[in-house]
Amino acid sequence: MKEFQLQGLYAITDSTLMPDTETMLYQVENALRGGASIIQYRDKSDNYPQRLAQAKALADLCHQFQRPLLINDDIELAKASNADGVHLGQSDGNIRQARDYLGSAAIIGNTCHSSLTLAVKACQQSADYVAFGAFFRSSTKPDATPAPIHLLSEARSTLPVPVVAIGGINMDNAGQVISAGADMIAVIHSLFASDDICAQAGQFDSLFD
Ligand SMILES: Cc1ncc(COP(=O)(O)OP(=O)(O)O)c(N)n1
Ligand SMILES: Cc1ncsc1CCOP(=O)(O)O
Ligand SMILES: [Mg+2]
Repeated sequence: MKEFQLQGLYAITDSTLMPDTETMLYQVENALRGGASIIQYRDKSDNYPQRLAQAKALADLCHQFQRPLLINDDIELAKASNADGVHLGQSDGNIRQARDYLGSAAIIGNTCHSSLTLAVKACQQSADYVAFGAFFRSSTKPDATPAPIHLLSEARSTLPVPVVAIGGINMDNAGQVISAGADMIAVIHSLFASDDICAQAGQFDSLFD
């Protein structure tokens, strides 16, 4: 039995919007106060000491709110920082190896772009959720593979795990992906570039009531 519920607002950190550790922790705390269900630490730098320190600090913060921290791309960092799991893209490593390394309680997510075939494979390999997108134009990742919204209803009705929608999600379009079947909405820019991150997280969270 997994410890955390995989539903609601999935907030992902951004090293441009959060240029230092203090800012990152302040912004993530506001997202958690507003109701974010899951946090992902996404940092593409090669500064391992900083990545480890930030991931550990985020894990402590998330656990104060009884929320899980997932690490993007990096299973070793997930284990070293006491995070609750990892998010792997198609080129970020093998799901079964991640499961062996992190254990049965870990949350493992997988990017499936716009492919149900990849999602079925991810489930067979023990993924706890699958992510599709980008559903809308993303300023954070402009080159992300586009995905059609109808994919979400097919995914929801055929897959045994929760479904995440990502890519350019904001308050004007979040309702569309949730109505179509998304169990979680993964958001960077429209959450963390907001003037009031706590209130913005609360608005996203209220869509799941
Ligand atoms: C929840 C969630 N969904 C998708 C992604 C994208 O993962 P990936 O394709 O590996 O791309 P990067 O984020 O590593 O650039 C994600 N991180 N989180
Ligand atoms: C990591 C990622 N993968 C597909 S789109 C995306 C970025 C999502 O960020 P935003 O919510 O700012 O579009
Ligand atoms: Mg990745």
